[in-house]
Amino acid sequence: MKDCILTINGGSSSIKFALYKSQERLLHGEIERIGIAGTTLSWNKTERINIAAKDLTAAAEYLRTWLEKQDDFPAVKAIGHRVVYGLQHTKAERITPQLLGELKKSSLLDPEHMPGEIKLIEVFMKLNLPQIACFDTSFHAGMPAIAKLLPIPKKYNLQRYGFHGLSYAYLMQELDKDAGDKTILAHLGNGASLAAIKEGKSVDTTMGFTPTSGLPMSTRTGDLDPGVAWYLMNKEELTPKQFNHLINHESGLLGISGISPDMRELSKHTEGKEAIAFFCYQTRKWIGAYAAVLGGLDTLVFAGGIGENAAAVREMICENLEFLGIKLDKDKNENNERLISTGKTNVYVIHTNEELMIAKMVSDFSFED
Ligand SMILES: Nc1ncnc2c1ncn2[C@@H]1O[C@H](COP(=O)(O)OP(=O)(O)O)[C@@H](O)[C@H]1O
Ligand SMILES: CC(=O)OP(=O)(O)O
Ligand SMILES: [Mg+2]
Repeated sequence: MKDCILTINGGSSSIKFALYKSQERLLHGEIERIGIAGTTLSWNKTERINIAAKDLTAAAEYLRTWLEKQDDFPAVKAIGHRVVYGLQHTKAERITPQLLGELKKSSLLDPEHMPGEIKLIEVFMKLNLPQIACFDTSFHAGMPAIAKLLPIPKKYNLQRYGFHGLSYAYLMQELDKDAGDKTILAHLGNGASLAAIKEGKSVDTTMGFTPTSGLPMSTRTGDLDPGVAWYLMNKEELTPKQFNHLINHESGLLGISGISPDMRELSKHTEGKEAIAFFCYQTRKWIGAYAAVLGGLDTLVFAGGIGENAAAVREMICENLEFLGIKLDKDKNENNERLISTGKTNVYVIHTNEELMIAKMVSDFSFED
């Protein structure tokens, strides 16, 4: 009986995958360092092999062939893909040639995620299984009109969308009754964003038209004075492509420190201090801004690779936030416990699970045809 769902979460240099039977995860893993030396495939946290994959297509093809050899693979009935940019789509959708064509047209909007995600859909199409697109943007589709505005002439027809929606949907589900009416979710990973949640619904989020905006990230700038674009394009004669590379791959924690995009590395070096301090300062500023949007704060959640593991970063972010009722318990914070606060505002650490959210979304479809 075919009763398993394969989930694919493609990033710019990694592909995360998992195989679910109902809520049970049978297999999970990741291909990392795609396109650079030392590409590896690891699974179930115990196994790791080196593989040859010069680009994302080669890595995806390797993964498809490898998955086909796994014991549980014949039970796969459908594949769910994380798709970062969903434009006006408000829920997960079956991938048809028409939807794929639409996604291809939106590639230019997010050159960091969309071309890779489209390639993954195409490579896995060869398995002849139904494929479902699960959009990061859907979670924010109901944001108030004012939070979707971009302050440029209306004729360009651009708006803010917001991302990390699969992670946020999982966190809200996991919080369940612990979520207060006024909640801030902080997804702090390679990409980082905050969402302001009022009575269970997203009312604002720091990423906007692209996932480059909002908080500073591993290699992305986050919000940047727009005048910098004009100045650098003239002074350094940067092309649009070079500028896009600068703001997405050379900036953020890597740009400020000059040594690494990874919080773990930065915390070992004195040159990393300024970048960490900037990341925490900006995150604290946005928490203050969203408390103003929400009219107070009941719940703050940390998630993502940084949010789940870096106690010192959480502590630094929460400095000076006593006025919002935020007070961390030092031991609980250092042990990455679920509830890490003692003040009136509850602060949680929750391991996010975008893959489980994708599997759940796919399981809502019927595949009779
Ligand atoms: N133990 C840790 N301490 C501090 N930072 C960590 C730790 N583990 C992971 N990270 C940070 O998390 C980031 C990856 O987060 P993750 O959510 O897995 O990203 P993504 O899914 O976007 O690839 C790394 O770049 C690193 O900065
Ligand atoms: C939307 C986004 O930035 O995703 P990631 O953090 O996986 O790059
Ligand atoms: Mg991620």
